Amino acid sequence: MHVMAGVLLDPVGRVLLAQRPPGKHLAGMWEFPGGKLEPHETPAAGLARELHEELDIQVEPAHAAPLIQVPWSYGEHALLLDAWRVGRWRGSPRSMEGQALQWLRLQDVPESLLAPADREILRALLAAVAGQVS
Ligand SMILES: Nc1nc2c([nH]c(=O)n2[C@@H]2O[C@H](COP(=O)(O)OP(=O)(O)OP(=O)(O)O)[C@@H](O)[C@H]2O)c(=O)[nH]1
Repeated sequence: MHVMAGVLLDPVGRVLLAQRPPGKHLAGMWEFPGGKLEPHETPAAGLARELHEELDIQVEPAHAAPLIQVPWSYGEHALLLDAWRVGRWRGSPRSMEGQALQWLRLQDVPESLLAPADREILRALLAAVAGQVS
């Protein structure tokens, strides 16, 4: 299973997180918005589709870039979590599927809040942002 995850950073360095709904796998944990890639869909197109469905925003493929791929296994269910950084979008993210959303300063995101596979994304992101500043 190939799962796209969008990393949206706002101009003041906050990242957008979505909470997994009750009754689903990893309910209550926070994740990067996204979802499963459909067959024959490119990663950039799947990411844009998921972000439109979940957040009602428009993302042009040129404004998204791969950040890290995390192969992960939750027991029997294995996935490739494909995180892309989204540099620009149209519209204001709002919850379209009932998920709670929050913007948190990147440095303030507790790893324990995140779905386990997402902790590697957070580390990659912190390293990338530190590299840009230095
Ligand atoms: N969207 C998303 N899914 C993630 C992240 N991290 C992570 O482990 N996952 C896992 O990836 C799998 C697919 O997520 P999903 O959002 O498409 O699917 P879902 O469980 O909501 O199911 P459904 O959309 O078929 O109802 C889930 O097992 C989810 O826990 C993440 O940052 N974003």
